Amino acid sequence: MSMATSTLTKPLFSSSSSSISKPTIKTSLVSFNTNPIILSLSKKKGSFVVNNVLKTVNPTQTNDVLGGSSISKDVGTLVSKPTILVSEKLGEAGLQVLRSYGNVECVYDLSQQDLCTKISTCDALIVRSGTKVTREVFEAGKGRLKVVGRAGVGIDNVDLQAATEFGCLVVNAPTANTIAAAEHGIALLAAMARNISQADASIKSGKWQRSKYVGVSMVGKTLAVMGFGKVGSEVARRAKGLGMNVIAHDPYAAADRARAIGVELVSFDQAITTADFISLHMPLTPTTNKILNDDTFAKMKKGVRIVNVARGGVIDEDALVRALDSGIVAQAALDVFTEEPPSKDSKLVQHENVTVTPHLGASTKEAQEGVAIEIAEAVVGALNGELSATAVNAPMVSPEVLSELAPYVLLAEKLGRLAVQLVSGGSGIKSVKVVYRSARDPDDLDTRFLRAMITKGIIEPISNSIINLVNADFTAKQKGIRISEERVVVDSSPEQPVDSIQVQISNVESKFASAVSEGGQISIEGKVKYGVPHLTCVGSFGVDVSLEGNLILCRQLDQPGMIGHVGNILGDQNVNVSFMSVGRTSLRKKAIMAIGVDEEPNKEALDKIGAVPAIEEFVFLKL
Ligand SMILES: NC(=O)c1ccc[n+]([C@@H]2O[C@H](COP(=O)([O-])OP(=O)(O)OC[C@H]3O[C@@H](n4cnc5c(N)ncnc54)[C@H](O)[C@@H]3O)[C@@H](O)[C@H]2O)c1
Ligand SMILES: O=C(O)[C@H](O)COP(=O)(O)O
Repeated sequence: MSMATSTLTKPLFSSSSSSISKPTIKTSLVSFNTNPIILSLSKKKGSFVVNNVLKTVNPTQTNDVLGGSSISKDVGTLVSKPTILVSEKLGEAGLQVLRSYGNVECVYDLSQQDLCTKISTCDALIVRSGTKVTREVFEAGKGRLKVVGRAGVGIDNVDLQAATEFGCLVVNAPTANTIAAAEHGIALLAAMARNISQADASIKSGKWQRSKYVGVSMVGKTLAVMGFGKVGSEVARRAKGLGMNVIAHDPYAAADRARAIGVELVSFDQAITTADFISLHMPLTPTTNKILNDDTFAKMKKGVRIVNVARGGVIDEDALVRALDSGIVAQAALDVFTEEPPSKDSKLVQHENVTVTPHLGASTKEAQEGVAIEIAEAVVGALNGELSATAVNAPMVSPEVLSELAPYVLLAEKLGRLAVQLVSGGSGIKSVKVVYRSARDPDDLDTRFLRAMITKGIIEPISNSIINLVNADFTAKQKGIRISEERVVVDSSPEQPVDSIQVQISNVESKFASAVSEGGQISIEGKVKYGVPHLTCVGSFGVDVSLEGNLILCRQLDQPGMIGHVGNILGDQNVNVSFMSVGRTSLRKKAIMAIGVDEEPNKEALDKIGAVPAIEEFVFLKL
């Protein structure tokens, strides 16, 4: 054989196409997770858009991914629409978006057991704060439930860990109710300071108690905003307009953002000890759970007034009752409770110095329409396999980045899939290293998506796990596979996000010894050429073969006639060769022949290849 490390530009044998590396853009994507769907895609303004749902696919034939991978075989029947369960009242505009895409079932007030039963037939679930999406719900939805949409901000009613373990994306609608919640906070602040609800109840009961309901002024008082995020900063802005002196505590907020609206960021203790009013705006997390308790109430100014439109759980409610009774806290205005609805005889709710509303912070017509549209679009996008800008348990990748990375995503998955097939007994893999060569600054290259796809390629052939961007890292960790990454800056075109991707697997035996590099690891490398993924290196051998269909790798003595010999064996079995490349160490010594084949050769053909005297080892790999 006398070919150098080169790629033949024409198929050698019975290939049907004449050109090998076509500069094509994939026009079909498969939605992520189970029950895959072929989607027709086109490129608009640099990002992929979904034109149409084409058909269902046998799951074994798909390269499913949260956000993009390709499939080209035609199979199946027309897809049935996804089923979306809406378990709490949602704005009509959002329902319309959902109905134009799937079957929408609005079923409210489900018991936990009924929710578990119902969820097994649903692809998506949309909730507000009243539905507990527990581990049991994810277990019951396993295999079908792909996305949970929280029509609002707080996701403390969703078991995120379970969602991630089951590969279910959680998205929320973080912006549309901010103003409504801030306005409600200010409304409660003013209502509390002027005893509006108590005075209202009094006059309706036939009394006229003007001296009993003398209030306190807000102007010139110090308001401590606890949690300077979206709602907190809007409350602060409005309180400044009321002439209040506003301070804020938020360990993660930027001081200059606070300063820009005339707010000083202070420590937790400084906030609670100096405030006349305290307004809570942090999420409920293990750290903020009962953050106001007996100890912290004891540090507050006597007569402090507290507003909570965040989450009931951030206050120890029994401690608040004690603080109200002792007079440390003069008044409280609460929209949220540890248990919703609170019990009828709750001492807190019944306390004469407490003003309450039934979790109405987000309940304006405007906010509910906005939230409904925001969540409906996020859920439809996620069902389409797009990456969501409001993903809570997955990396957010913008459509522009996704579009640019699309061919590399495919390359990454195929390299993972190839690498694992080169390991004898693939389940013993413990350590995988990925090397990205790129001309880009490392900060300008987001590799999370590529890493997830390599993980998918490695894990799916050796387990029954279904991997997507949500659960890739979790599943790898659970299986004891450590995936490390290295970036190498190379002198190539920064137009391309990645020049090459190399996957190395250490401390394993290979069923194809030539795939083991000098460093002792299985090593394969690939590039994207004209939009098509190519294998460019196996062990220490350079090759160049398009990663489509299946692949045969042979190591042989470099001598004339080998291509024809193997080609004839495959041709006799009607196996179409799509691509071929030979790499060698030096003339007439060892060479590797990489042969792309459209069909899977039968055992007879593979036995015949193995029997060719000059062939020292070979392996058939499914892409
Ligand atoms: N009552 C309602 O109907 C209603 C409506 C909207 C939002 N909310 C709730 O309001 C809260 C805030 O919502 P958002 O949209 O402003 O969220 P956000 O994420 O924009 O802001 C939350 C802020 O809290 C800060 N934070 C986190 N831990 C903290 C801690 N230990 N101490 C102080 N600050 C901390 C974060 O850094 C962040 O800046 C959430 O709990 C949300 O669920 C309630
Ligand atoms: O976190 C939120 O967005 C609010 O608490 C609103 O909750 P709701 O959707 O149940 O009104």
